[in-house]
Amino acid sequence: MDHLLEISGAYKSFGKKRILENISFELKTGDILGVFGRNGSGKSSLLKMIFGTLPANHIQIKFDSEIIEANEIIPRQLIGYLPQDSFLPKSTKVRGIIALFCDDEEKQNKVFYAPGVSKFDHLKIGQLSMGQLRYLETLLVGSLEHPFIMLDEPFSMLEPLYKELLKELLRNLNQTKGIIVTDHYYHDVLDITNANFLLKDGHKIEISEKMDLVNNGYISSL
Ligand SMILES: Nc1ncnc2c1ncn2[C@@H]1O[C@H](COP(=O)(O)OP(=O)(O)OP(=O)(O)O)[C@@H](O)[C@H]1O
Repeated sequence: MDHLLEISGAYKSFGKKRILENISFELKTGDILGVFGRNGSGKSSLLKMIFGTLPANHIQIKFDSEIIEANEIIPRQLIGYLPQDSFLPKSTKVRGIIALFCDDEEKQNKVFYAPGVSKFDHLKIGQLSMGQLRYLETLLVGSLEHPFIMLDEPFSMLEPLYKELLKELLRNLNQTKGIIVTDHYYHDVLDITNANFLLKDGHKIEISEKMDLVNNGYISSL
């Protein structure tokens, strides 16, 4: 079943510092939306406001045309979220985490048997390399049944082979989900997205081709 997520009028200030001004967009099942922006432009803040873990000055969220309070997003399991910082307990084994995260055997097997996981499934979380950890975390968030997922820097620290695996995973996941990805690895993001925007000076700028990233000062050249 297809779903529609509509975000409108997202505003955020920290004290007198205005971070986001009237950001609106929509995402439906099948979409992969890329969100770009220089350091400090408000990408993570926007995702946290949608997820309900950062209070917004204003935001309206609609799921399938129904207005949803941000604090309903987690309990109603509408959006899965990969935060920028690692969220898994370091002393637990990878196998244990997979069992904890995935509530049935089929879902567990999807993560266990995802390419590359057998290399580290016997280790503890704290023994993983940064790239292995990021890959595992994204697999776990992707295994959720939530109709939408938001991924904050999923490509960070990933070696090229894992990046390709992750892109393949996201290209499959969007058959049943809408996905938001924010990452500075813009080549990887642009490889998989069907729509993109840039946050600049608090505003949203549509990005339809790589050159728009140059023209709007996110990168200096192609
Ligand atoms: N809790 C906070 N209190 C005060 N200022 C904050 C807080 N969280 C974020 N900021 C500020 O808000 C701005 C946007 O931060 P945010 O983390 O959303 O940016 P970002 O685009 O995700 O950056 P990056 O690419 O570096 O991850 C930054 O100037 C940051 O310093």
